Amino acid sequence: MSVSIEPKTESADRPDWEQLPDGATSSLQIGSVSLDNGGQIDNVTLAFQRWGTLSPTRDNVILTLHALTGDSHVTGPSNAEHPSPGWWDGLIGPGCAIDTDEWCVISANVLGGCRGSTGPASPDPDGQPWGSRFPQITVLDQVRAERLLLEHLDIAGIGAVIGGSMGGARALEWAIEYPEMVRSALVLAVGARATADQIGTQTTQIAAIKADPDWQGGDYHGTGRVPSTGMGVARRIAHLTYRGEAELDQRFADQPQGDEEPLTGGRYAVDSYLQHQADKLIGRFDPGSYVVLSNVLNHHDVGRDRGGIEAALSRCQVPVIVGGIVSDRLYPLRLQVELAELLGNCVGGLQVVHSDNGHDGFLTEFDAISDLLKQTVELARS
Ligand SMILES: CC(=O)SCCNC(=O)CCNC(=O)[C@H](O)C(C)(C)COP(=O)(O)OP(=O)(O)OC[C@H]1O[C@@H](n2cnc3c(N)ncnc32)[C@H](O)[C@@H]1OP(=O)(O)O
Ligand SMILES: N[C@@H](CCO)C(=O)O
Repeated sequence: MSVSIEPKTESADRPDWEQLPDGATSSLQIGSVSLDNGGQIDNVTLAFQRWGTLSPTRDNVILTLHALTGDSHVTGPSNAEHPSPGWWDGLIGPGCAIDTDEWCVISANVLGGCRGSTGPASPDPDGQPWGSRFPQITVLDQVRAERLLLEHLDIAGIGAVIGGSMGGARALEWAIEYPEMVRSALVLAVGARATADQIGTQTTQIAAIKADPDWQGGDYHGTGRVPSTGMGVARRIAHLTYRGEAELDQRFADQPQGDEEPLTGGRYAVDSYLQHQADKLIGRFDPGSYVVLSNVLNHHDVGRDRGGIEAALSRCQVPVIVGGIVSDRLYPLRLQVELAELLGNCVGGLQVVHSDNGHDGFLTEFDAISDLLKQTVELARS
């Protein structure tokens, strides 16, 4: 079910997102979002989902923040609108780690995304696809949009902001920029700023997309040609950074795919695996969004305009749970060690998730993530 909600008015017949069934998708126009680059985007829409009931004081909200290619569907089975189950399915719901009998969970598709929120594939205020004219945004710009969404939903207080990877970057920016609204945060598998290694691999992924002749300078929407081949190459590079090196070798080693023979043109099993991951992304994601959001990650730096990372983190007094994955080669543990040491109120020190799955451990390690979520909502109660 998808319901379009107009900006908040006094009209009695305004559709009421609070009354929709759990997990129904809504979309809301939140107005203009100011950007770090000095510009602004007008007529911004964010798509979002809600589970659970708002308390009378409207402050039992848990804001879940998805990663690079995720969307608002954080929990629940696949359905017509969401071809995959939620990315933290089973962790959020009645009786779950985040118990929706107690908490009201809100999850929005990010600014710059392609799953219902304003991004390069959506129409600009004149009705033409944004394409190459979509401005470069930052993590903080995305958080500004999320804050506007909550303002339009009449929510002044948040129990917890939670997320991993790009979602973790937004949880961190939320805690630093809007501490008066946030009672706790879970910051997972991220750092205080992008590293040279991350910028290096992500700009290479962007170069692969832009090298595809179907990219057409970024203005391919509506032409019938989509730079899917380039995005597939980008995803193959990205997926390698998301998994553990030892894990991949244990799973695939130098084995051929099935009865194919690599010496005579056949594929290796790991090649086939990466092609599968690329094909899945091609089926569900817009290359323009992939470029914009990859650059969002490149520009991540909580020290920007705040006197540096140390000053920004130490000023933050929101209770924060910091988690990292031992085999994460994209956001290695040293980045979360830094967060845990510098944040003004990191609770319990760095929590290490033991997993062979690399960065994707924040999606695959159900029990460990469940434990971190429970700790975070406990902080939200106090
Ligand atoms: C928070 C968010 O942002 S959500 C976005 C998360 N989703 C994604 O990023 C989609 C990309 N996928 C992933 O990142 C991971 O698959 C995860 C994290 C979702 C799941 O991880 P795992 O359960 O460990 O999956 P794994 O890496 O083993 O991949 C399994 C897939 O590879 C396929 N596969 C395995 N070996 C091969 C092979 N040799 N050849 C082809 N395909 C293969 C499996 O059939 C399976 O396919 P399916 O997902 O279509 O069912
Ligand atoms: N699998 C995740 C990894 C990035 O954190 C995604 O695609 O969003």
